[in-house]
Amino acid sequence: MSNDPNALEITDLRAGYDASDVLLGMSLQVGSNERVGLFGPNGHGKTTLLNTISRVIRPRAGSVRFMGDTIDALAPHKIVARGLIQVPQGNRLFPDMQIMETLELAAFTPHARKELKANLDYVLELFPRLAERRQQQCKTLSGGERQMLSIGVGLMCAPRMLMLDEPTLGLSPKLKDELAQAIAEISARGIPLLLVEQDIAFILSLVDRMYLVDHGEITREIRRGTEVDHQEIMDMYFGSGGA
Ligand SMILES: Nc1ncnc2c1ncn2[C@@H]1O[C@H](COP(=O)(O)OP(=O)(O)OP(=O)(O)O)[C@@H](O)[C@H]1O
Repeated sequence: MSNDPNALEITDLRAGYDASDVLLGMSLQVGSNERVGLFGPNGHGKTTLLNTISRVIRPRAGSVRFMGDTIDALAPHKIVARGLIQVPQGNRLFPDMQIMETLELAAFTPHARKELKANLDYVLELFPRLAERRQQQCKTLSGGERQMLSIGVGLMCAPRMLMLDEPTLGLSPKLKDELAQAIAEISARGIPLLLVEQDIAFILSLVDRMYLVDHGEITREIRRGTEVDHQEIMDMYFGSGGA
């Protein structure tokens, strides 16, 4: 085991699609018990960053260390097996599958299989709405229930770290609060988090630190407790005419 204090360490990561460069050299760290946010407008590379960390996209340069080990040469399923789990944006669930089937299927690595019962109990306790609807097909779930199930799928993979891509997209304030509580509870179990969000108030309520992402680069880091000028952030990202 290494003495690396960081769960995740990214150095000068570059990636893109065909002729377009999207990540222009991103470096960041997530501590071993930390909640870190990524905030920035649409299309500036946050999802590309998570996909590159998970190796769904091959980086053009740079390096990723997870729990002290370089994971640059690993295939995506090996990264999942190590416990670095991405909960993707949007509805990536199989529409005809039931909640329980979906959760059980997610525990596909040997380690996750061993923890299946405990993790299933945890997910159903964390999200009682899922427990009440356990035989319901994914296509019939509400937006909030789908987000809960997506996080549940991530938890069934036995995560040592979670990367959540806009988990509250399109949800009502009440549902956002419910999800914030669940995410805080997951973090309190000692699981480090990298959280992508567009809702500045939501992200600031949850994270220890936040990186601002602008056109494929990290332009600033804001620590919890730092006085944040919301208008300044909005101006910087959306122009001084307002968002
Ligand atoms: N599969 C793809 N092929 C080509 N270009 C892509 C692909 N996926 C994303 N892009 C482009 O890469 C850029 C960054 O997109 P990305 O989804 O990473 O941004 P984002 O900051 O996560 O925004 P959002 O919150 O809207 O998802 C955008 O210009 C997008 O059009």
